[in-house]
Amino acid sequence: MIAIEGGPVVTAAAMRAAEQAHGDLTGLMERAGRGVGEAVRRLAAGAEVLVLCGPGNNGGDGYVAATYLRDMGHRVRVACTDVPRSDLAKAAAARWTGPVEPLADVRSAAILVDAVFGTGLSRPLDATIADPLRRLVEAASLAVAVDLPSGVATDSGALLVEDAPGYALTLALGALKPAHVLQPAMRTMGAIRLVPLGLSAHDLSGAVAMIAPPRLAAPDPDSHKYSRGMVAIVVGQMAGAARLSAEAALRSGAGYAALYGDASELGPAAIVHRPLADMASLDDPRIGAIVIGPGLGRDEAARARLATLIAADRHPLVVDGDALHLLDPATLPDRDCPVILTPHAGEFKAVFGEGSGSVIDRARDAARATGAVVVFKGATTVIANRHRAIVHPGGNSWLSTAGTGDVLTGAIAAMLAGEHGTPIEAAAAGVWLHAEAGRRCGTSFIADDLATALTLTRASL
Ligand SMILES: NC(=O)C1=CN([C@@H]2O[C@H](COP(=O)(O)OP(=O)(O)OC[C@H]3O[C@@H](n4cnc5c(N)ncnc54)[C@H](O)[C@@H]3O)[C@@H](O)[C@H]2O)[C@@H](O)CC1
Ligand SMILES: Nc1ncnc2c1ncn2[C@@H]1O[C@H](COP(=O)(O)OP(=O)(O)O)[C@@H](O)[C@H]1O
Ligand SMILES: [K+]
Repeated sequence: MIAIEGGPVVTAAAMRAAEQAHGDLTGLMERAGRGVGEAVRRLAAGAEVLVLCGPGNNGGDGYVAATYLRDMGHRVRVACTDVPRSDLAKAAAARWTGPVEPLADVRSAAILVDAVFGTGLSRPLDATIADPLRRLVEAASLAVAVDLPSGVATDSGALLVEDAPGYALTLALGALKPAHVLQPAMRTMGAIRLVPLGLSAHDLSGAVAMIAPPRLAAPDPDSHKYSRGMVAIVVGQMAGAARLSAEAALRSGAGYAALYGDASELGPAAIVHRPLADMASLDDPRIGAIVIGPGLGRDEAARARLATLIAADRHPLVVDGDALHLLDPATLPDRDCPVILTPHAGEFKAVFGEGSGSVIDRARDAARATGAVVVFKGATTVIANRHRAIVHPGGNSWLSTAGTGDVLTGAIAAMLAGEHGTPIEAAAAGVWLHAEAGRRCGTSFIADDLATALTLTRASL
């Protein structure tokens, strides 16, 4: 079992292709089953294990794991939902010489290993499987899912079972799948760990990866406030939102944050206040990123300001909040300067419509259509450009409080203005800092606390 930061996130079809490219399918199942067996043996501490096996290769992994546990002298029973149907599963089942109980009335055990369905689940579970599975998972003191909890759709993260039970541990085989990073599937999985199978990084190198902590250097010895990144924020109707973005930008490492417009003088004294007589005041060549949207309002003045910034194409832009409702996405592909869009689900729908597929698919489609970096915020946040996507699986649901999106916008703008990597890398760095600050804040914090926490979060890197 190893950690999963930065690793690929691979669809069921891509996983099958990587498995075929590897060639030694029996060897892969052996590693998978043994990896599960080793993990379960450590955690079971001698308690009886019940392995539930399905008809496909997920079931095959279960038979291998059960055989390994038995060979290690562990108490283990096997129950099945169906006879093995794939050749690999038949071969694995043939090596399990103990009894195989039918699922319906099998006695529960302290340790439950669910090897019923993995990436091959193709339809909702019948009650004949779902009911005993739920009973056995709930009766166990530790339930472990092999690859995925049975009942989870691999590529969408949807639940194909009612009242899905919760597992303590999910052992992803070979690579993470989308369901390991998407809700609602993720909330049923408990801790998620990877069992490496030796598949080549090349075969797995899909376009989607888990986020990893950014590498952010301290300012150069000869740095000055402008070289650290100057962030300009356009103020609209709700100045508090813009102030949160400005403070977050400074605490994420920007050297200078200026509010353009009437924001009153509240907030940290370090924030510079400038009038916004006309948009020409935003022509300052030292500006590294302009934020427009937090608290902007949706009136004609706001619309005109956004249109002017997009048409000017003078600075990298971070477009959030109200500005997303005013944005014509067709104006984006022609720009030279990078644009980062940070919609939550409602804003995403307003700009791009419903879309189809998972949030990963939808973010990628939006990025392809606009050429912008799209940060699709939510419980899972997806950062996508035309070529790839980075996924942050969330963590602290206390982030669901007003103003935390404004803080994120400021953090991303600081990374963009400070030139911390390419625009997608800068956006991912901002998402990581924001989520880590949220983790540090704990419970029932407010957006101001989150902005404050960015200083120590940045210091932790
Ligand atoms: N991709 C890889 O690199 C590896 C995959 N392995 C395992 O193989 C699994 C995928 O195996 P399979 O493709 O055989 O798929 P599964 O074992 O997940 O399930 C497929 C079987 O279940 C049946 N089925 C699907 N949905 C059903 C439903 N709702 N009710 C009843 N029956 C249903 C199908 O008809 C088929 O027989 C992975 O999750 C993983 O556990 C490992 O053995 C080793 C390596
Ligand atoms: N349930 C949740 N779990 C994890 N993160 C969340 C959750 N809900 C919201 N967030 C995060 O909090 C932020 C909220 O942003 P947004 O909806 O724009 O709020 P606001 O407009 O009030 O600033 C986003 O970064 C989002 O990813
Ligand atoms: K499973």
